[in-house]
Parts: sequence; C-alpha cells; structure tokens
Amino acid sequence: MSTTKTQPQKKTYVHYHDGGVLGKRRVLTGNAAKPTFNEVPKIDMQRIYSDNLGDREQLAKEVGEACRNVGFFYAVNHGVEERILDDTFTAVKRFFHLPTEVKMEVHNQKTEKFRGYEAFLEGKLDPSTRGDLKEGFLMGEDATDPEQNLPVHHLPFMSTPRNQWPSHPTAAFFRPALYSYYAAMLTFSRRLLGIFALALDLPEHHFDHITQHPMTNVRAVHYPPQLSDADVGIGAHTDFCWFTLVSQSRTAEPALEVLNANGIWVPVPHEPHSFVVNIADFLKLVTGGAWMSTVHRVRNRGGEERYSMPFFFSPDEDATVSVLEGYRKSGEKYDEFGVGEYFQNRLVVDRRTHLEAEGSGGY
Ligand SMILES: O=C(O)CCC(=O)C(=O)O
Ligand SMILES: [Fe+2]
Repeated sequence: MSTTKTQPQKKTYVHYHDGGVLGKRRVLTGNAAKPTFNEVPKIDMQRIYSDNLGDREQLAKEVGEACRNVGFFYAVNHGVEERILDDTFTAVKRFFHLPTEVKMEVHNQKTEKFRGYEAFLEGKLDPSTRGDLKEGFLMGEDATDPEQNLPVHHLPFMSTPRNQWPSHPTAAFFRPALYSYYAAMLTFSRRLLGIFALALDLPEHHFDHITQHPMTNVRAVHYPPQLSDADVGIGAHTDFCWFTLVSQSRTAEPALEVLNANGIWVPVPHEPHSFVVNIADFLKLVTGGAWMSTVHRVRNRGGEERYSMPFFFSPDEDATVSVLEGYRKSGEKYDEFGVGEYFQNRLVVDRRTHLEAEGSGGY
C-alpha cells in the first residue's frame, strides 16, 4: 500500500464585505474540500399559484432545501409577465444612456435613504478595488408616491418623500416603467414569503402582520464591460434585506458569481424566464443561521453591457423581529430588532463610509 503524504497546502482566502465587516473564507481544495454546491438549483415556481396547499408545501420543501444549502436558487416559471420585464429592461438601458447631468439631478447622496442615481465607482464593496464598476438607480417604499397606494396618514414616518425622480422631460418614461416592475415584483414577493413561511414550518400567513407596508427597493444597475481583472462590477458581499430577486440581462459570459463553502466562485448564468432569488442577512438572522445568506459578486468580463434589476424585500420598517421560536437554542437570550433601524444602519455602512472617507468628487 502506498503512503501518499498530503502536501501542506498554501492557504488562500477569498475576502468579502458583510455589512461593513470584512469577512474571509479559506479556499479548500483536494481532501480539505467540504461537501457544498457547484451550481445554483432551479426551482419551478408554477406551484406558487396552485389552489392546492399540498402543491405549495411541496414547492416549499424544495425552496427550504435551497435556502439551507445554497442560499440561492433560480425561480423559473415565476409567472411575472415577460413583457413587463422586457419593457423595464428597455427603459433601464434608455435611462443609463441619458446625459450625466440628467442623472446627477437625482444623485443618491442627496437623500437619507440613498435613493436615486449612483455614479460609476461610487459604490465600493470590495476595499481592495477602485470601486464598483457600475452605475445604478435606487427607488423603494415611499408613501408619498401615489403609485404605491399606501395610507400615508397612518404612516407618519413615511410622510416625507424618499424617492427622487428625474424632472427632465427626456426621462419621463422611467418612472412608470420602474413602477410596473416594482408592482409585479412586490406581488410575487408576497407569495414567495408565504412559501418561505411554509419552508420554515410556519403557517403560510405567518409574516403577513409584519409586511403590511414592507421595506422594498428596486435597484436598476448598468455594468459596462470591465477591461481589467482588477476591477469588479459589484464587490463580494451579502445582501442585508430579507431576500432579493434579481432579473439579469443575457450575457454570453456569466457575470454573477456565488461563493460556495470551499471558497470557489460558482457562476450564475442568465436563464430565460427566471429570477435569481437569494436569502439575505436579515432572514439568516431570524432563522438563527439555519438559512444561508450567501456571498456573491459581479464581474462583467465578456465584453457586453450588462443590466440587472435586483428587487430587495424586508418587513415593515416599524416592525420588530427576533429569532423565530423554532430556531432558538434553549437557554440562549435573543434580542428584538427594529426592522427599520437594522436596515438603515446597514445602508449607511454600505453607502456612506467610502465616500466620506475619500471625498465624493472626481467621478
Ligand atoms: O447584478 C446582479 O446580478 C446582482 C447585484 C447584487 O448583488 C446587488 O445589487 O446586491
Ligand atoms: Fe447582492
């Protein structure tokens, strides 16, 4: 019998940004490698619309498995009209083609919630880079926007505008286009939340009372092709909402990548008629870590323009949550979190620190 000595492996690490805290993961290969995923699973969502609870429970089983083991899945056959997605992508491309002055009118640093336009290299989730090679536009819950049909009088904390919309006539098409996408994604998210509740062994409507006016964002993003491997479209990070749905434009070379337990980047290519769903930090927190919020990044290296439209979902800003009963360890004490406070703290860390440290000029 031959004795093969395992060579001591040089330790390499992958670094990422987890809500202002830098994290790192050792790259494990050969004998050291753990069982983990090598692709993002695809789940047929058609059963989300079934009147039969058994169908929805079956779907929830598959969803739960993906949330525990991967933190990411493709939602195929999601039922959101293809026309809405196509039209919104068209509008997003048109918006980013507008002159810089039109976009800078609604620069996100003018608002507390960083709504509006984010210019190239202003985001910087990976401190070792020169910044994220992307531009974006963020909108979200705002009771003063009539499109959202929210009872502004009952939501005093939402009585002043949060979103910024460009006023130039050449940009007038953008607001209705984003709103049709926002409405469709919000409706789908509410159904998905029911499936998540079932997957957590809770009644399907368990989260309804804390999602009456949920915190939500659409971020439209444009990633130009990157010429250097030192660049990144969006640096490695975890999301800090409850969950995210991403519609991504088609590029021949996959750009979105997800980090597995062995520190290997798994590509997430464009799949027709699907969203990419990922679990974020807040849902990881309330499941006591049973569900994964998986590190991901975008590198757009294939020479094509790339567009994506993440939709971020969290419960009501004035709700409080804690680790779910079934996910507590006996003898442990668990704090309650204010949803709004948790979210704003994370947002400020992500959006403000880099610009304050380095100045916002020069982009
Ligand atoms: O563009 C994408 O595919 C993902 C973007 C993303 O991870 C984010 O905005 O948090
Ligand atoms: Fe993300």
